[in-house]
Amino acid sequence: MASTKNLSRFWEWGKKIICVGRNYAEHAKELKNTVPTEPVLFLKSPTAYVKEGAPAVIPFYSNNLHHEVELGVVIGKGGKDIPQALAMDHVGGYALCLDMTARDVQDKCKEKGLPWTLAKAFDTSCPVSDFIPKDKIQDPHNVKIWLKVNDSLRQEGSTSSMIFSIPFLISYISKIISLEEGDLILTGTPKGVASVQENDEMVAGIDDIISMTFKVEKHL
Ligand SMILES: O=C([O-])CC(=O)C(=O)O
Ligand SMILES: [Mg+2]
Repeated sequence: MASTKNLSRFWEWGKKIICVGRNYAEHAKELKNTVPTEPVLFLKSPTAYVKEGAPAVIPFYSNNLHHEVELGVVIGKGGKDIPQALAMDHVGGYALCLDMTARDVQDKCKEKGLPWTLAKAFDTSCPVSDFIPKDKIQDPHNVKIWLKVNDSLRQEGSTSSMIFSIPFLISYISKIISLEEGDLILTGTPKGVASVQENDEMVAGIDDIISMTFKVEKHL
């Protein structure tokens, strides 16, 4: 069974990181984007992973690094063209994730119609928690994800506000990109994204199920 698989080192396997953008209406609106009628997808590099103990680094070409706290879904069983009704069988567990975003770079990419790779996929752009076994989160569409910077609450949102559900996303993505064991899907961020500075401390959590701490460092 997928749920009993040991995926505790999923972040070391170098598998895909597939991100969903604008999956919370309030976040789409705060950045003056329209609320999507189809999922917005982009990828992060496998070298984006960073675990607690190592810093999230501001890329040298950005002056505005934003935090985005997100629920991550770890794929336990791969597949292609996965029907929605079977999608949850492909979930091996979860992880709390930060989709660190060079917002100034993303704004320029949007203006010029260029892809978001420089804004989203750089090394250390995906801080992740320890693996959360599937049975630790009974209903992934009803947990609160939150993030504090230097003890001040910046983001707090319920996954019940996701526009596209996890089964919908797994089915949709798997029609385009085959999913493999160890792949990670970032399901989008609630409102409250904002800048972090060198030496800031980000603490994020899912209810009282898990929390994690990352320091921000400036690229030298
Ligand atoms: O950069 C953005 O606003 C899109 C995104 O990743 C999100 O909504 O989580
Ligand atoms: Mg995001």
